[in-house]
Amino acid sequence: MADSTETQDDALARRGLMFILSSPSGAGKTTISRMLLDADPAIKLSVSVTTRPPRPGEKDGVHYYFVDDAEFDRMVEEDDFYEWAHVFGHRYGTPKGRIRNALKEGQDFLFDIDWQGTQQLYQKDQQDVVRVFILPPSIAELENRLRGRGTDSDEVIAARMERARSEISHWDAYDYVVINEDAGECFAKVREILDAERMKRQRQTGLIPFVRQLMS
Ligand SMILES: Nc1ncnc2c1ncn2[C@@H]1O[C@H](COP(=O)(O)OP(=O)(O)OP(=O)(O)O)[C@@H](O)[C@H]1O
Ligand SMILES: Nc1nc2c(ncn2[C@@H]2O[C@H](COP(=O)(O)O)[C@@H](O)[C@H]2O)c(=O)[nH]1
Repeated sequence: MADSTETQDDALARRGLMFILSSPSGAGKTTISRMLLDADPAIKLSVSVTTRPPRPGEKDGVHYYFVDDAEFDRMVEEDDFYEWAHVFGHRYGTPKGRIRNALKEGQDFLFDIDWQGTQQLYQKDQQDVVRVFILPPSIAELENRLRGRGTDSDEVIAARMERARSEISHWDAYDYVVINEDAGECFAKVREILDAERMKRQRQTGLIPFVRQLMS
């Protein structure tokens, strides 16, 4: 530490990150998100709002805020969303909540959103956004995972498989791409990306006075 006026805590102060995980449905981004949230209490999930009905086991306010069309319309009219999009016949959106202020205070957020939402967030806030795309090891394995999850009808699975290739075509709009063959390995890579992004010099604004003191 340089001296007592600039503490190490001050030096480590930085803006929060908007850490986005996207993938075709079934590739495993929710699985990886949960591993990350369990392992790293410093990052919080941005809980989306959706008009999709809950799957078995999904809890309102934890996995999503489940709302009807009228409530979603009201939120759009009142400009309550950072971004929103139509996905698989339903609407999904990121509520503004207290994200903007929390980012200023250094809180990191994890977003499990699609490429449309990613584009919108990136246009609004390039400096804080980190975009990670997760690929399945193969199309056959993607279908196995959707079936194995046991949460969707054959019709829903068919619709998601039909969209998979067009979702994958957006991979080049991401900063990082990770193949999720083994979930533990994929998680480890995603965690390395998060750790490295946190240390980027441009984000570590708290370091400026600290380094000045070291050099004085
Ligand atoms: N590396 C892996 N190997 C085998 N199965 C996996 C792996 N990763 C995830 N799965 C399983 O695949 C299924 C789909 O994973 P998950 O729900 O995380 O996908 P998703 O990308 O979030 O899908 P959606 O966009 O539909 O929410 C789950 O049953 C999950 O347990
Ligand atoms: N643009 C947004 N996309 C979102 C949001 N929340 C979730 N999603 C994406 O929707 C699909 C389907 O999700 P599922 O839970 O029904 O399987 C998936 O790609 C999610 O990433 C959001 O707020 N905005």
